Amino acid sequence: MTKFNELGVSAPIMKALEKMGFEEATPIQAETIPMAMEGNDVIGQAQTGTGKTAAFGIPMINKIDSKLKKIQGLVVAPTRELAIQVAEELNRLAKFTGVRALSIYGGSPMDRQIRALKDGPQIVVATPGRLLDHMRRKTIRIDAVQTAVLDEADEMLNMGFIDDIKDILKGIPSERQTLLFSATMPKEIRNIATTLMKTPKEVKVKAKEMTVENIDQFFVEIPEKYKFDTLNNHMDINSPDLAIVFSRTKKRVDEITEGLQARGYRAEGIHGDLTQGKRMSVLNKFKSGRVDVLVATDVAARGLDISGVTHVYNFDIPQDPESYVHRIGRTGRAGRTGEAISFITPREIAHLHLIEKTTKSKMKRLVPPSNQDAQRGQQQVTIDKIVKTISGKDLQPYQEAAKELLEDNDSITVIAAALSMLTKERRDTPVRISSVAPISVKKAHGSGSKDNNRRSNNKRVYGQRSGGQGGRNQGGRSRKGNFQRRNRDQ
Ligand SMILES: Nc1ncnc2c1ncn2[C@@H]1O[C@H](COP(=O)(O)OP(=O)(O)OP(=O)(O)O)[C@@H](O)[C@H]1O
Ligand SMILES: [Mg+2]
Repeated sequence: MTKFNELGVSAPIMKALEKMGFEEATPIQAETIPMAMEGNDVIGQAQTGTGKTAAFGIPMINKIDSKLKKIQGLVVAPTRELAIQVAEELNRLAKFTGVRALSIYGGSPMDRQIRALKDGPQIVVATPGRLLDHMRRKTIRIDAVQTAVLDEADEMLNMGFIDDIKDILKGIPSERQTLLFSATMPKEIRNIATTLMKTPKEVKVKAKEMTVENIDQFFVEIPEKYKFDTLNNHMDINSPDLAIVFSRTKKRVDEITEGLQARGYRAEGIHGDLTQGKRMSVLNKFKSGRVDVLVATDVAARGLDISGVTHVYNFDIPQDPESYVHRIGRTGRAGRTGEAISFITPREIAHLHLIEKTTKSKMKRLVPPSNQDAQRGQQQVTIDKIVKTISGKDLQPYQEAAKELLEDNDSITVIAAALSMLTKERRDTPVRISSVAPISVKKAHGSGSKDNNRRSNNKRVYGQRSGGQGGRNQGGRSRKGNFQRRNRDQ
């Protein structure tokens, strides 16, 4: 166990860490903070929810001259919500240092950002598109940047973002320090990464699995048309505090959201077609518990740190194993436990095995819960509440009324009536979700030696057939294709 003061962290940052309740450094922090403080370029890979933000944030803030009102640290992140969150965490860490972080991202007014940039923040956390916009308009100066960070580095160096990242890095002095962090780092991307860095030190926190062990992973084999009811039933039985349901397309996110609302859940959707204002308000409602179920595309898969997420559902299994790792990593963060449940159609079983192989973890098979199980599950929620009330509350004021009630009715009937009143009524409003083609895995041909086999795994071909609802035929996509242009703003 490493204490932060053993890592050479400055006193004002130590004070902030204390205030944040960080007692010990996590393994990735213990390993990378000293390395980065020595000035090295670092590639840091560690599981989701293990504190990578502070792992790059602390050395970056530590190095900044707070008196100089110039941008000295630049963090690039793939989504707007993540940029905001990272800036918030950096501001917490920098609270007593005089250093300020500002987030700039698309979908929010340029002029306001320009004014905020003129205030002289020393750190900017940005999404690539908006940052380039500011660079082209010369409304941002990044020529004093000493530390550049790519959070979710493998995503940022993916074909969807790589050109933007190269353009951004060209605007920063070459003597910069570059830090790359992610929970996943496929070899192809790592190779690209090293070309942008100066003899980077690579840290990969030793873990048997790519996923966190305190996330219980399950799968349900289920035909497409039963997915929605299965989701309902599972949620009724397990009554998640907060759940995230990931789906493959924006359309399905909307449909699942509407379906859940029709069935009486407090659900909201988030994806790239919504206005930034709506995205923010949905996320804030979810964070504050005014919404219990967040239905999302992969736009919410990476980096978001929302405490209290107990369940992640993959309503649709993701295309690539890395995405699986990030999605399920929205639960089980900072040592907490969580459950991940993936719905796999019978034709996607091979894909499930590919994910298991890549992540080196196993998903346990779950039998799809029946409506009856769900009903019983809902009743159990009420029973649990009653039992808790029996032990925790002064019931004296109710006893007289209870006695009277029992004079005219037998006890079982009275309790059954109370249960029925207190139990969330199951609605069976019909819900139809438009279909989507299964993800299939085709093995690449021609492999000889074991080594070849291993390499050919990286070249597996993913074919995605057109969806039932006149969906676009995306054709076969190579494994490399998975690292290619994915929807930048899903
Ligand atoms: N040393 C620490 N002690 C206690 N809590 C910590 C520590 N470091 C970070 N945390 C908290 O752990 C949570 C997860 O941290 P963070 O979001 O940085 O994880 P991450 O590794 O970046 O995950 P992801 O791969 O999903 O982006 C945050 O709430 C953060 O404040
Ligand atoms: Mg992170």
